[in-house]
Amino acid sequence: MRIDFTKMHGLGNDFIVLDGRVHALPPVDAAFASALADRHTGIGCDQLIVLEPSMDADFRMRIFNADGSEVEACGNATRAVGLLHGEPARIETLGGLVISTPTDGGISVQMGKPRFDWNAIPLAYAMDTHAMPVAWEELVNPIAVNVGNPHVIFFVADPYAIDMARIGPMIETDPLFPERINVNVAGITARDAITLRVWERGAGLTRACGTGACATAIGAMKRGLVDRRVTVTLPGGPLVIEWREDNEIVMTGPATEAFRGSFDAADFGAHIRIAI
Ligand SMILES: N[C@@H](CCC[C@H](N)C(=O)O)C(=O)O
Repeated sequence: MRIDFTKMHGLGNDFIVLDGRVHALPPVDAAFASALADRHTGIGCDQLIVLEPSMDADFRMRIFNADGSEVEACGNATRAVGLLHGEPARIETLGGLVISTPTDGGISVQMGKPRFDWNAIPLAYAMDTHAMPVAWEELVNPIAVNVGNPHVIFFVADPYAIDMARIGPMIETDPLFPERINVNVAGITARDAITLRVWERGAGLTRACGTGACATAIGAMKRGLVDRRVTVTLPGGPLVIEWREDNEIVMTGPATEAFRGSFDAADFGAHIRIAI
């Protein structure tokens, strides 16, 4: 069974997109997703994105991290599939409904409303998520925000001075976070500017994380460090994040189609049922 794919990225956070709205796909499970995502033996990506028909929206977007885990939200992939769709789209995700709109600056996405309760992050036990009384080495007193998926944010003087490859996985897998966590280290450079690096749950250090930019901007706004519209600059480039008066988060930035191709599903261990 041959499967068409589109390779896309948002600021270098890269995706394999499979469009199940137009082609039959084999069942996508963790093993198939991680085999495709492998950069040595697969096609390679940070996230596998699967589009399916939806009863409640224009289509459904499923998101698999490179380790195969299926998750609730992906900001950069939402812009990428928004570009692919070519017109405004209401997109169903495990994290809720998101709305993408093509704009002059790329694609704008209404990402939903942030959540701050400890059990909505989720954390393992009750805690003030605005200034968490926890530390991992020099990373102290983070804020936790759920923007469809879970994030913890540390404000530091220089995000590039943090050894994320070492400390990121320690925090990601700490028992405080029963569903693991995306780890953000951010520096405030002006009332409207943040520098950010993200260790992504299930994918590691990526060039950009859209939900990380949203969660970090909201965390900084909640602490009064920045205004309600801010540019978040990641290693792959900038995103503009706005926290509207109606509590909706809006992310705007570019998306890119890199190339199209096809592969044989059996090469990646897809379990294809043959009807007889
Ligand atoms: N790269 C994404 C986030 C992908 C999911 C994340 N790793 C998670 O496990 O929640 C983005 O652009 O938001």
